[in-house]
Amino acid sequence: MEYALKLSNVCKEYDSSEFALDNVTFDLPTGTVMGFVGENGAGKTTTIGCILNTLKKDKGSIEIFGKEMNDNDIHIRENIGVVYDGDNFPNYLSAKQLSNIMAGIYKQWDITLFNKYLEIFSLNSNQKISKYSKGMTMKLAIAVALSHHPNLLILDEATSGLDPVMREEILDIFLEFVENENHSILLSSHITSDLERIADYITFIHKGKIILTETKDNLIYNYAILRCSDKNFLSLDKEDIVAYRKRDYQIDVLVSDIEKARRKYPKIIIDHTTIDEIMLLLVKGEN
Ligand SMILES: Nc1ncnc2c1ncn2[C@@H]1O[C@H](COP(=O)(O)OP(=O)(O)OP(=O)(O)O)[C@@H](O)[C@H]1O
Repeated sequence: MEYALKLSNVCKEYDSSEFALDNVTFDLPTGTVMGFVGENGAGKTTTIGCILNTLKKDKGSIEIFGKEMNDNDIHIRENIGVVYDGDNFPNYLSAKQLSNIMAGIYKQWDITLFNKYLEIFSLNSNQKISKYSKGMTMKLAIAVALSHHPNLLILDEATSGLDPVMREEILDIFLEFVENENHSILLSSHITSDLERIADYITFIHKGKIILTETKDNLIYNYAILRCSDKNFLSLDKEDIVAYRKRDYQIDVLVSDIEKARRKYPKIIIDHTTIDEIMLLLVKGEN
């Protein structure tokens, strides 16, 4: 299997905070979409900074398209489209001026494609970015990221601030992008319904550590929650428990094989689960 991204034991500490990335390891197979989820401050943006080399990692290796990127690897950089949650461009520019700048930066800058996205996104090319709404600036950033024909998109909260109609349109554009088998996406998001729609893999990060990386289908179809009484809970095999969380009147137990759990524990209520619920159990529960 080929990988667009391969992170092995990436560590990063900040001088001015207690936070650290702790041996972050995950792979993004080429041609797939990975959702990157975690609570606020879990380390998603820090990880993305290390991948893009805008932050210097302390340890570990990061391969992009099978190669470690260094500061002057222009070819790899041109091949990555990036969208940050926040200011992506100087806001005194208009989209048209931005396009002229991008044409000087990216060899493969495609002005026709960029103008097509401006039209799809209803963005006025002569208006200053400072006059755009948050949603409009996100759309502009997505248009720029797609218009230099990258093979990898790295999107940090790229759909936040967009209304559901526009989110759906943009998710369709992302899905169209990965129809090309050489294209891949790493998408960090708190909007897990978006990830349920487009991700092939989900990686969970918590306090700087990767706590689970799985195919989305496995999470949705095979992971499940047992709603246990204290007595039920004590009867479980420990090896079946991925994580558990005590609630007022029950203990929710996350398991990774619903069919096995149904066979082994026929008297316990078992529910299918969601990415949100899995994250709550992994983050707030015990294991
Ligand atoms: N430049 C910095 N110096 C010191 N600490 C930092 C710096 N940047 C981030 N941090 C800390 O690192 C931790 C992880 O931040 P990061 O932005 O990577 O999290 P995140 O998962 O992207 O969060 P969110 O979902 O809120 O965007 C936080 O505790 C943050 O305060």
